[in-house]
Amino acid sequence: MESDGRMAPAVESILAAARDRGGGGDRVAVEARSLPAAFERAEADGRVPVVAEVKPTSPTADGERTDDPVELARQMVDGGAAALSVLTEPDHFGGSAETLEAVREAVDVPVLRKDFILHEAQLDVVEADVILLIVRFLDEEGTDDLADLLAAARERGFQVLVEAHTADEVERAVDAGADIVGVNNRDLAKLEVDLATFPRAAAAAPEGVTLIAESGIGSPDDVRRMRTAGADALLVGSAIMDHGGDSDVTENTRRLTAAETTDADTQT
Ligand SMILES: O=C(O)c1ccccc1NCC(=O)[C@H](O)[C@H](O)COP(=O)(O)O
Repeated sequence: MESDGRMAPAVESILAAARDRGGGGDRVAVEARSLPAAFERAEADGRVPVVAEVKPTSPTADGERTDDPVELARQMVDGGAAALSVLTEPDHFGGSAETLEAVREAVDVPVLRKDFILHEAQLDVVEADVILLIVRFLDEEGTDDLADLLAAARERGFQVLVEAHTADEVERAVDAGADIVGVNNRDLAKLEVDLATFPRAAAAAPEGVTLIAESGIGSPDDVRRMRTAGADALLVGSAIMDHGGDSDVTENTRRLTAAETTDADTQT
């Protein structure tokens, strides 16, 4: 948070919209595709485990990518993505539950639902293999308790990626029962990215936790830096989506998934 405890205006707006959004209808029961198994498969055939994100736009993006998200998702898998992340937040990221449903139908890798979930009812919107819970937005007045929400998600069959930004938040995630922890290099208070965040915060995670480095990863060098710091996998949106342009999403993904098998001197 900023020194006065507030978030960046765009994030305040995202949270206000999330508070207003209701839940779904019927309780979801999902048979999830295993995320750790997908990472192991990628490692076994020499790909860096990358969760590629279908993110049409965002508060920090230079523009919007309007291509068919299902086609983009297929291209990401063709580029070696071990799993996908699909934004379902509609107001600031151009996402929808329908898009996630269509993507999950079209691919056979695990799909993460990327949204800002504050209440148990918001779990019952759409089936996904993994859902995201963000430490700094939970355990506060007007939101659910992280440990309760994590248990409620697992009861529905979801795997849970718990997102942290600091070592203290990593500890809170683990104390709440998380076994998959993401460290977001983007500070959601200021919307600034610093790749030194992951190495600093991830050091607080005990053995056995699956660690995902999130945000700001743009080059094979960045991939190697995160992996050296202990990342089991990476979550990448903007560098693959190329919001301002129309570059080849398969190639953008492959450049990162192949980062440990290509010559470090010839790729940056
Ligand atoms: O991406 C944003 O602009 C953003 C703004 C406000 C809150 C969250 C935001 N992003 C959420 C994410 O975690 C990223 O989409 C994800 O880690 C991928 O990041 P990147 O590769 O930098 O697009």
